[in-house]
Amino acid sequence: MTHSITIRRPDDWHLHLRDGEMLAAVAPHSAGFGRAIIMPNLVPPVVTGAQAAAYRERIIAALPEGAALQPQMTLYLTDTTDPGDVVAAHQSGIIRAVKLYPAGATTNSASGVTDFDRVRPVLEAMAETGIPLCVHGEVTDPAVDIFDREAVFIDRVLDPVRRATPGLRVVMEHITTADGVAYARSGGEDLGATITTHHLVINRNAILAGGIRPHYYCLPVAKRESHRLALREAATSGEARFFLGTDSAPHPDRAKLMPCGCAGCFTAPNTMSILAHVFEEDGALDRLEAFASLNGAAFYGLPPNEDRITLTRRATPATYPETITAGVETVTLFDPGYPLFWHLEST
Ligand SMILES: NC(=O)N[C@@H](CC(=O)O)C(=O)O
Ligand SMILES: [Zn+2]
Ligand SMILES: [Zn+2]
Repeated sequence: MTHSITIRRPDDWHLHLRDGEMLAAVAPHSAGFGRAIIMPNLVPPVVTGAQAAAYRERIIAALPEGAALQPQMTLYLTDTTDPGDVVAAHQSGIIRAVKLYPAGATTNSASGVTDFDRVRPVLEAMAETGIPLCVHGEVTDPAVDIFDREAVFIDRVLDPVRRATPGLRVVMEHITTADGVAYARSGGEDLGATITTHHLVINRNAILAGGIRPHYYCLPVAKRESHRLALREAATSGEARFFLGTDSAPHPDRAKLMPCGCAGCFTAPNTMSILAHVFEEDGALDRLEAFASLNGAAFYGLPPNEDRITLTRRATPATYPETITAGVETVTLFDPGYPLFWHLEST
């Protein structure tokens, strides 16, 4: 049976577009989103307003004519970030948010924060001026099991930082646990959480059972099934604090398929088809718009997009390429493991 839904144009509140040939290859796949928060973990990272403005220009140059996407830039918080620079970049409209990576937590996070006391003045300035802090919430303590790093981060870092900085607006990025869902629910309007497409689909078995599958390896790593179900419940609840951040994170296959492969799933091309599948499965198609198009904008104090997209469920699956090319590299798309009958109509 053919069945269609029309929703406001979605936004992606957590996106990696990279740079150079990779940017050119992947940017068109996010062009149909309205706004996207662009992650600053380039090499070297985007740490100044001038770098963010220049990166924004490179992104716009990589987008096709007529693309809907309006890149929302972020600065990468380091131990030496100057509060004045952050506030100035925000007031001049160059940046939308600041990104916190604990040093060493994930891909290209070596320049991240090593000592939370050092960034206290920046966080205080952000609380005063209402600049959101986007947080990669995992501890890096090697003594903590990788599957516990998000829950431990909430107790050891996130909750103390939020208590010490009243008014700081925080987005818990790419939550992967029931603990993350519960903590997000414990906050007020100053606390939001993004959920990725892939964490709604896979649990840790996808990575490890029956052979190791590097294309399902991302950070935070997918957890056990009970956590995936908690994420599904949160995303499909319609609650304002939960919104889409795909964390589409392309890497060359060469860099993923090696003894020490890197973390990240590339979901930009098929995200909306997958989300429609997921929300339909959970009887929540009527809440897809809240998750993908309304809640994030409201958190960031922006109006929802005025235009709309249509997804149609057809008898034959939508076809997506297995890989795309970026210069001489290939990048493999995230495979949900089932056919996708929801087609995103071209607009
Ligand atoms: N999610 C990932 O597994 N990787 C991201 C970094 C990040 O968002 O942590 C990347 O930049 O590749
Ligand atoms: Zn991250
Ligand atoms: Zn990310």
